[in-house]
Amino acid sequence: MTPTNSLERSRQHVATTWPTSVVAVLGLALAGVALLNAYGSDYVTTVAIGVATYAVLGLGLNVVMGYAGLLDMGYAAFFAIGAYTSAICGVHLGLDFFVSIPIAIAVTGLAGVIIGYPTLRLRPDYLAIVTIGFGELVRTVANNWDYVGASRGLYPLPIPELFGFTFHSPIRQALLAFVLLAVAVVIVNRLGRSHIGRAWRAIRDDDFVTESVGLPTLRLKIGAYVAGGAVGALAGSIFAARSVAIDPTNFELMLSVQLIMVVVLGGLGSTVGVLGASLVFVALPEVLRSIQDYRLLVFSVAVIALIEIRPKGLVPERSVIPSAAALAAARAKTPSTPAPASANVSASLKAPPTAAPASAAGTPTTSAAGTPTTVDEPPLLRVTGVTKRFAGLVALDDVNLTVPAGRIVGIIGPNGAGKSTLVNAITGVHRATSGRVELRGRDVTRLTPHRIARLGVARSFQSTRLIDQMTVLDNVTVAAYSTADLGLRHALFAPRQVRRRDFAAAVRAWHQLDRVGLTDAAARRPGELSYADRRRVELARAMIMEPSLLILDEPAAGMNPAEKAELTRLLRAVAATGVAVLLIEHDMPLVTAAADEVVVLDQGRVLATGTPAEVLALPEVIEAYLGHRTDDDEEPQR
Ligand SMILES: Nc1ncnc2c1ncn2[C@@H]1O[C@H](COP(=O)(O)OP(=O)(O)OP(=O)(O)O)[C@@H](O)[C@H]1O
Repeated sequence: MTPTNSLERSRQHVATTWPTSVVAVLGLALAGVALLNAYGSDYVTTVAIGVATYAVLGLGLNVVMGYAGLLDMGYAAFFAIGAYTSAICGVHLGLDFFVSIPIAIAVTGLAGVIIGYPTLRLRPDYLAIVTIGFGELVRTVANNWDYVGASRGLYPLPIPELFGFTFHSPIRQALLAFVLLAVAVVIVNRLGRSHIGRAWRAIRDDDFVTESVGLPTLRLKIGAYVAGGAVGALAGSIFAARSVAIDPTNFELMLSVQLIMVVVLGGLGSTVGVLGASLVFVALPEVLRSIQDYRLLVFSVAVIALIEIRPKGLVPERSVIPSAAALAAARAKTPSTPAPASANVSASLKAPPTAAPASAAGTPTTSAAGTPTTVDEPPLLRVTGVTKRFAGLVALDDVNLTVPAGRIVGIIGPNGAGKSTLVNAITGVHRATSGRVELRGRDVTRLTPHRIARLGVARSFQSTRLIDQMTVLDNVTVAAYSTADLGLRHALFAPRQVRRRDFAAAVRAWHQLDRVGLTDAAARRPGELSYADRRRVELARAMIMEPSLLILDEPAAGMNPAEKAELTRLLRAVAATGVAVLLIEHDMPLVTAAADEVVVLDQGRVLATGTPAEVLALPEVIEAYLGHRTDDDEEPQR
């Protein structure tokens, strides 16, 4: 069996435990209504509608907060906009309830874009404050706007009707609420299980890394905010459908706080958890009505007990990747793994668009394939006169550098020389104060990190940055999405296609892990790996992006000599496919063995450029760099 088949099987096994099929979820909802009809009183049915409304709200907030990690303290605003829009459609415009639902969703989505675009760039604490303001703003507008009845509220709301079937009784309203809850479950699960859901989780856990692997984090955050808001609008419509009147007291700040508790206590990102927590939050106080005086006390104790007993939530989020056992089984069933790391590099790294490497100096050169090439094509990377100042400190001072395709250029220099700042200026993390960075002649100086990544620049970090909440396999898989279509439409309406593509991404990640010898660790968390292995995962993550420029910041740190030799072979093999490599390294033997050219930085300036042998023989380099050795460095280098 090929790795593809075994992985796909293990993923399908996991998939069966997650209900995204409309029929299955709708069936469960209808069964619930049938039970209520058979055994529930009007009172119980009304409580059940409250649970369903809360659950839809919780599911919507789960997209925003559970999936994407955005602390929205004013989520009740979406509920209010949805409910008021639905009510206005019925009371003032005479529109049918079922026509009002898409209008409510559209209006709420628009509000989400308008509020989300400027605010989702903010730090999480500021985001919390702004969203509180948004929630209060919506409530205050409703409280003072005569058109919606101001503080008196809007009434009487028409009873929904569909082809003559009126939703006037509690059980019929329960039918409507449960069906809409089923719709929300399907939407939220499909989003959560798609590549977008995984990208959201990556943002939640480390948005800096997510951006650096080519995912448009701002757009994805806005997507989560709007999608979550739209689900909140659905809850608003349910609320309007079962109410005689709505007024601003229905949408107070406390509701937003309670919903956050539902999502956190249910289990961030967990659909089943949110459903369970909604039941606890709405039904438990009703059950405790008989002990009126102690009701809140008992409820509070129950909530504290829940936090103590299940700190990750009632039903913690389940991984939607193969389990460790499934992966191990997949590996065991794979009779022949692909060829060892260094041998199959060229199979999956695409050749860069430039047919052959151009020389840094502009003179004729020889491509990795040995074909002579001419000078006119721009080098893959050209850094011209880049200066970066941090307040009064000049971290980079008029740096010039070129890296042709298929070449490995090493950057060396003492601590504080500006090496990492240079990487950050090239990758868009820091904007150069002056100067220009070009990729194949295109000016990328002012582009965001994800755009630069999408142009074929992959990097590793000086201190490894992996997403510890995700498995090793998922850490690599996420970077494969840098070339994926991240529109919501596919995730919602073509779940099978999305799943197939996801299988393909996971299999590519599997192969990349094989290249660095880490398939055994695929289902483990990065925190369980050695430092050297974490570096390898970063390398696999960079390579799955099929870069044309690979930037590695001290990739050999923590590796033993054999691992360094393997890394050198891997880098040479990668460069042989036409990839330009920028190698920041303190390890001189490795730089000497791997690099075609070395650039020495000192105090932000280029001190020398040449072959490793030339550069390391220069007295000023020995003085500036080797003279400043730290205890961490290698033995004295020649
Ligand atoms: N975000 C920042 N704000 C202020 N100063 C910074 C920032 N980043 C780097 N610097 C400063 O810029 C200078 C260059 O730092 P940089 O990290 O680029 O050096 P380096 O060559 O990578 O050093 P090392 O080998 O120790 O990582 C240092 O003086 C550092 O303190």
